[in-house]
Amino acid sequence: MDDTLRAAQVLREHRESIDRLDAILVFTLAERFKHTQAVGRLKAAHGLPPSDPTREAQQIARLVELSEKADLDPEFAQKFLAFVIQEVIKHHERHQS
Ligand SMILES: C=C(O[C@@H]1C=C(C(=O)O)C=C[C@H]1O)C(=O)O
Repeated sequence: MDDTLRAAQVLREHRESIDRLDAILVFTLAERFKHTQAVGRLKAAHGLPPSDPTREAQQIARLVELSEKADLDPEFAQKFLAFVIQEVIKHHERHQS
């Protein structure tokens, strides 16, 4: 097999793995949002505020530690979590209105 054909095969294999991992991300996020929506309903029913900065600080500290172990840029992981949490808080605010 020549170099170009071999490269095309390696590229296809990487892309197949990327597609499977993207599917895992989507299903994982969907599952996470199911739980956060339930938390939002619980908070609304008990008059609790949408955001919990203490919990968020704990999650960030944990995520930085996990990212370092996983060889993932901790700054990226933090930005990603902050983006997700921002969306969750919007959902919680909707539950309260
Ligand atoms: C889900 C919660 O509500 C908010 C969203 C969080 C999250 O998405 O992880 C964490 C803390 C809260 O600001 C919670 O309080 O646990």
